[in-house]
Amino acid sequence: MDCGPACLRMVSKYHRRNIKLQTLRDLCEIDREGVSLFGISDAAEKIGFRSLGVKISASEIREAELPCILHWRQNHFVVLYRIRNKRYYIADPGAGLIVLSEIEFTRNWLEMADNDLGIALLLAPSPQFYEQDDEREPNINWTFLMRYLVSYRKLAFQLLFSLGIGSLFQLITPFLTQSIVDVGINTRNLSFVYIIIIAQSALIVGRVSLEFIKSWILLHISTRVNISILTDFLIKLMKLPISFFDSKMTGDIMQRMSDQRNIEIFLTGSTLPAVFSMFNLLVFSVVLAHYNLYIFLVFVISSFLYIGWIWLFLNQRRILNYKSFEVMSRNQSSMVQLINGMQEIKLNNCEQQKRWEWEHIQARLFKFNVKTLALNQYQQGGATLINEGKNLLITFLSASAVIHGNLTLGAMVAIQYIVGQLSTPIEQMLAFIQDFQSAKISLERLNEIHQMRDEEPIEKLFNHLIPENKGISINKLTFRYPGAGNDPVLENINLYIPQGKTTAIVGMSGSGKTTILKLLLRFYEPQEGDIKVGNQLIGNISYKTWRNQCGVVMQDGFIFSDSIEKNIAVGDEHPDRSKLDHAVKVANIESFISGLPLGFNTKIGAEGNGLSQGQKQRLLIARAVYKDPHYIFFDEATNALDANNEKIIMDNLTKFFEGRTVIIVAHRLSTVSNADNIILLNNGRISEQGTHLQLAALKGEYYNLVKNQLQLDG
Ligand SMILES: Nc1ncnc2c1ncn2[C@@H]1O[C@H](COP(=O)(O)OP(=O)(O)OP(=O)(O)O)[C@@H](O)[C@H]1O
Repeated sequence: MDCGPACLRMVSKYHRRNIKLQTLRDLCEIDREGVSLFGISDAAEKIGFRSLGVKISASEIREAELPCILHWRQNHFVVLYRIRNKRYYIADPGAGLIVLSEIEFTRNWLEMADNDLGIALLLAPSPQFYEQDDEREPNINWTFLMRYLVSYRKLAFQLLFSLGIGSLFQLITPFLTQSIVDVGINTRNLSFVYIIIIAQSALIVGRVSLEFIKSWILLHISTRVNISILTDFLIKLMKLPISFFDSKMTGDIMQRMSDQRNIEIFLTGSTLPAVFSMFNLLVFSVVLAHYNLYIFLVFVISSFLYIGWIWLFLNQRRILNYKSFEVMSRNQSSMVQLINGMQEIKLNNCEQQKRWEWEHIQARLFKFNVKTLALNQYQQGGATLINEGKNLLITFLSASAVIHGNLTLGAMVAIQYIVGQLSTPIEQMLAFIQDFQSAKISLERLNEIHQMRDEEPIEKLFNHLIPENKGISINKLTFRYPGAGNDPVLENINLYIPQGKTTAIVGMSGSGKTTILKLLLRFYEPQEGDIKVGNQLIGNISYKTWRNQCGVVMQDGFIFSDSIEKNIAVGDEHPDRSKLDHAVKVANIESFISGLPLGFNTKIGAEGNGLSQGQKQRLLIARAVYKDPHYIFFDEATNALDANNEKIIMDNLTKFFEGRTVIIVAHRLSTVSNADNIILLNNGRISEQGTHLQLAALKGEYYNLVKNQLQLDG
């Protein structure tokens, strides 16, 4: 999803400028579908590139100025940075640097292309490109992550202590073994052997107990670190603007959250044991060197070979990690969709199609698993060969040393033991390297979120008071949804919403009514024009302060899986009973609640399951009333209610609305006819405004829009 901005960042880096990924992301205007070539070209021009989007053939691309951005396999962007001897050098944001033959290159670039022409974005830096300063990424780095461990330093010390004692026990064992052979067997002293066996048994018991304690301490640390990382991630998510949730897929966010386990595994499962592996490795190596220098050398060389072998696979692992993340997040999204959309799937008889789509993703996942297994097998196979070869060589060397009288038999047994013991720390070190790599990638993914701008950044000063004059004025406002190429949804809107009055917005479906509400609720920032409360720009008021004063019922209002009381008094730790009673009375849901066996404490199913649409709407209205705000925003808040219920609620609300500034979006005449001012939106522009009587008398668009309802009303 971020491949476009990432490509632009790489091209900028090639021309020696560092621009933050987040800046480029904002400039590219990524939406739910990702980024378009038009979006990248727009962003490129804004940072000072001259850009040219072209459709060219594979032979023409050789003449182009490099690096350039290519539309890859019709669903991705990559950078082509060099062509030499018919080899094409590609920087792929998902797969790293790759070199392709001409056939592979054209197959990927021209996949499903018309007339063998591929899409490329040619970029050349203008002088303006070099005039701007570099931006540095404020990264969450390893030092930052280590702070998670620092909070548990007492437990970490206990862990280190138990690991230390464990190492000591391990260190004593070879000497005991040697003494059994050299002293016990040579002098035929069975009592001595008994004593040593008892000592060894005690050591074993000690080690097993230490393992127990170690596991418990690790569980405590890792659970807490895990919760801390996730909590910080959630805190960050909650600080992001609402518009972020428009562009990120649920699967992506969920995958990032489960992916962070890699960091926790690395911090707790790998780092501390790795410290001891190093320690064990050092101590045992010294002991080994003390027994025999040649054997020690063989051990060192083979260990380096072993580590080098594993290192060879790291890049491949990284590429697989990126690809599998993408497929896994798609898998998560598809699972969520399947479960949430089951009703529609069944009603439309498309179970098979949807299952096939899911199976297709599983097939891709399987492909990745096959690749990962193959990679592991190559890695493991080579590693075992090196390891076993080393063991055989050491056995041979020590046996011949015993034969030549340079080593006692007991020392040979001890060496075998040490070599066996040494394989554990080496494997732990390797696990450490691999875990480090996975954690680094996960950290980058977390960083992508942590680097995003907060809705309310601390460095910006916001007003925490709503002005005395609470009227809202919208001036020359033009807005289009993020996503390059999107047309404006609202154009040149000038509107005054007076304090203490009710303003209704009507218009055809898709004319931009909800968008106005969303702008007033500050889901998005307008591209042109401004919104003021009194004489203050709405953007300067703290989001929290503003939303505290807004009671909202949106079309897709959310019901939590919780009690009715908690659903009405959301965010209130100790709901006020008299306010609750008043809210349910206004929303005319009183009799429904009192008819339930548990009344206010009745639990509602997930997302309001078990409630009718009308009951859900009434619950949402009660929520807005309970909040007792100055501003009320209703978007089709009563459209699911029967006429009777609607009339009662509208009568109640009319009283509740007194003195408040109300904005209602509705189609029904009964809801809007009493408004002080009615705004008619047509295709993102205001075409008529006035009271119901004025507009009806005009016999214009408003009249046509509500004609049927007017006739019914007589
Ligand atoms: N998140 C979004 N991204 C891109 N376009 C959007 C988004 N949300 C809405 N739109 C588009 O903006 C236009 C106005 O939508 P809006 O929801 O404001 O209309 P509306 O007048 O409230 O319609 P309705 O009466 O059907 O609710 C529509 O053309 C819609 O497709």
